[in-house]
Amino acid sequence: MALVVWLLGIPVVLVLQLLFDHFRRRVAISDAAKRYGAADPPSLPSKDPVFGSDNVRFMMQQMAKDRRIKSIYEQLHTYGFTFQSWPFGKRVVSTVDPRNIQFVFATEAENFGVGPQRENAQSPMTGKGLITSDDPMWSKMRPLIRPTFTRTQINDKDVFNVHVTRFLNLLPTDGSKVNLRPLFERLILDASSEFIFGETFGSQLSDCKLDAQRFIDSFNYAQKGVGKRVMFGKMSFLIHDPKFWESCHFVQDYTRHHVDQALRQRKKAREAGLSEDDPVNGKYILVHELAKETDDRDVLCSQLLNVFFAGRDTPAVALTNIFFSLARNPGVWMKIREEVEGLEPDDLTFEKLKSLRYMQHAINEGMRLYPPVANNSRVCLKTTRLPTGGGADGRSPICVFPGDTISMSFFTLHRRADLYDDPEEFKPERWQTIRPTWEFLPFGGGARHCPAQQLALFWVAYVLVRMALKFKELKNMDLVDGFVEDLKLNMESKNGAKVSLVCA
Ligand code: HEM
Repeated sequence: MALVVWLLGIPVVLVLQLLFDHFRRRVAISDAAKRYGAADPPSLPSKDPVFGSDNVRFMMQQMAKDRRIKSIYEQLHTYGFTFQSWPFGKRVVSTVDPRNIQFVFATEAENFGVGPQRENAQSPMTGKGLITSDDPMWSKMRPLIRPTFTRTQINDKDVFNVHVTRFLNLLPTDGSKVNLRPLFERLILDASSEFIFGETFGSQLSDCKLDAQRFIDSFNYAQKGVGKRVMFGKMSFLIHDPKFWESCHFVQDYTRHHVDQALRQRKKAREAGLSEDDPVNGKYILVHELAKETDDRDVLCSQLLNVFFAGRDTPAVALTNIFFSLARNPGVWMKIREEVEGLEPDDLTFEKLKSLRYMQHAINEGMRLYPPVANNSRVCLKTTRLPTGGGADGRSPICVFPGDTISMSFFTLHRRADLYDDPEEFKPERWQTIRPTWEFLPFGGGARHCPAQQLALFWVAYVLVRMALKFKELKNMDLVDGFVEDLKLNMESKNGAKVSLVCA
């Protein structure tokens, strides 16, 4: 009986806490506005001003209709480029003002964090680590991870080339229809697993020993579950989803197996006389770099899964979204082919790829229209003021308090008509004259920007050029012309990139 009372009491206590929090915050906001000349931004209209239940319901419906990112875009265009809402009684300030974004990511980055939002939501899948946590964990791990991305990997195109050649061999060459999405997924899974664990999962091979498809499915399912948990926040306990937990366990077991293997390899290399700083088997591998700091298997697993979480699929999503646009713009494909004509796979160094201006512009344009990380957010850790967006004229600073979420839609930012001409059009040519900074953030910005940006761009460009060299025709074969979003944590084309390819 006592247990039942106790269990029933939990939701009541939580609701009371939310109510208390909510009213305390509203009073603090109005006090602060008076004291600091700050003002609230417009509010998202709601019939339930405390818990925003109608807005939460709307958000879930949009999610179910694959319109979540589109609906945020619509709200920002209807209520202003900065507005506030109260889902589950918590304050969310949504903004696509580059000044606010720069403030959150760079100017006062120390006053904003990810931990309150990500640790609880994501740690069942990856454990705590670089991307779930703030200081002190973050500042300890970030310097350890960065050098591995900038070392030989980017120039080590031979390693990547093996995976790309396997990928190219899997593509039909007779003009029949193929969805590039699952093939990109396997290509990037193989390349990133090799880079992170030192051994590829080999998912593109017909005799793939390990259960790679089950890993992909479990990873995708768990990632989607994490997205839901981020949205529900403290209310995540309401989500009943045994498959989420099952998927998390499978992903972790699979990773442990690879960590053990990498550690054995490293031990052998040390016994053979290699020093701590020498690459193992001629390669810099993330697990070996991290193993210099700790040989605690669980810590290693969590840190690696954190990086893997961020990088296992994002380049594949970027490629799919870019090819979605290319397939609908045959003229752009022709121009890319003209630019790469005469190049040999051996020529494709990091520097060479960077010098292919038109192709780089096409990549930028693809990432502008369909950024894989379409929405990003931070939780305020210390009371401060966003520079702009408050008051009737939208120019006053906005006070934000610990626990408030700042939500930034890169998808909308990249399509602001006052920042980009004809923003809905796919026009690589626009990049000849524009150099956006805080208006273009496919890799984030400030201290936590993507440490793998150059590696990821190298991979995307390398695949694009190899395909342009091999195929003279790229045609859209999707009966649905528009972009249907599939939002896990990344935003990808739900219908993939269905194309037909004709060999040159
Ligand atoms: C085209 C591909 C990619 C895109 C568009 C992308 C995008 C991003 C973005 C927007 C962030 C910032 C997240 C935030 O501010 O909260 C980020 C962070 C991160 N990315 Fe990437 N990424 C890509 C590829 C990769 C790859 C291949 C890896 C690893 C193999 C990776 C590892 C990371 C890590 C570890 C972070 C967290 C950094 C931190 O919190 O300090 N990313 N990425």
